Amino acid sequence: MELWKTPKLSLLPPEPERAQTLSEIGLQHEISSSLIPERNTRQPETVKHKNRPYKASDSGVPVIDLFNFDPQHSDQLRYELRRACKDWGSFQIMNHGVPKKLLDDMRNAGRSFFNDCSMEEKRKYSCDSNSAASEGYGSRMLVKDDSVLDWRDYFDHHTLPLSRRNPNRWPSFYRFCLDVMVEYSDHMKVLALKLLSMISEGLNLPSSFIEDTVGEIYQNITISYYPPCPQPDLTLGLQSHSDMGAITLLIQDDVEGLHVLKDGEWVTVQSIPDAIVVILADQTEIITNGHYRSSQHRAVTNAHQARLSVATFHDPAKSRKILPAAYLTNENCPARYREVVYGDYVSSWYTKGPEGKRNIDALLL
Ligand SMILES: O=C(O)CCC(=O)C(=O)O
Ligand SMILES: [Fe+2]
Repeated sequence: MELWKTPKLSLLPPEPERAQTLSEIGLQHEISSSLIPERNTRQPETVKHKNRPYKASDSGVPVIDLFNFDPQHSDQLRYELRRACKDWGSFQIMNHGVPKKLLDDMRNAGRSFFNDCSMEEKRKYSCDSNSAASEGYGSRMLVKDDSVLDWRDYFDHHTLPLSRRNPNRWPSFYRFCLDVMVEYSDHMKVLALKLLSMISEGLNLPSSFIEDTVGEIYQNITISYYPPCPQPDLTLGLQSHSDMGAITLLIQDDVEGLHVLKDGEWVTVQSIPDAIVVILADQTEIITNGHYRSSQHRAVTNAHQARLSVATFHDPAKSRKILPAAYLTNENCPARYREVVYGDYVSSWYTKGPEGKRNIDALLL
């Protein structure tokens, strides 16, 4: 019996686009096949392809101690960041200066939205599904109709610049913990800029080089919720992609599921409670002329536990022109990417879909 193809209306999900609803319906039925809709089904090779778990040895995603940016450790730090940016494009940081309690408060705010609010309440915050990156509660990253759907729901908050921030669009219980969102946004911006400055220095660029090229920071905070999936081998929580902006700072809970691609293999990012995962995004790859690569990553699901992550994206303004640093190009090492207006990059990303690094690859000269 195939749950998702039977005409029995009582079994059909009332709102098929919400992963959480699909999860609740699918897990209620002990049926051996087709527990998830075709729209969410991927080829098994896509899901499991060359996956290997993290190893405690040096072959895992680097974990870098920032020593709270103590100047005594600056040289060592620049070196470690440079290595991680070149070899991986993603890494975890410890002793970053963001209080552990704030990270927990943020995770709890996310959990209370997805676990404690009824679907009816959640739907009051639904984003506009016809517009890319619209603020609020949603499920699909793409506006396209024919793409395979991710097994993920999310809440996207527009947090910076302040002119975009409208807490009235955020869940009403945030009124009581609005300061958590605000404090988190501030901490993440400060941390992102400190990292961008050390990352610039690692390439002998002036420390404010990437920040100056990116200009005013546009920050979004997206809480992703991946409900348990009855057939995790046939879905992805989030398809393979690289982030489109400059730098992403991500926290996850104790359920692992984030994979980064390294030398053709998917490597699980180990869950470390007070670590922050740093993911270099496409504009940083362009600005550094490919010296630092944006990290290709994806999220997988599992059959038993919901997973929550909070990603804070730091992007240029849509009107900003992004191009490889003149410091890093010369006759022997010409620019590898075409100049792009960031808004055009975003439109193309949403129109074509991410699929690995196809959007940045389209700019290669
Ligand atoms: O949930 C995760 O771990 C990944 C989220 C992510 O990559 C994104 O939102 O762009
Ligand atoms: Fe991402």
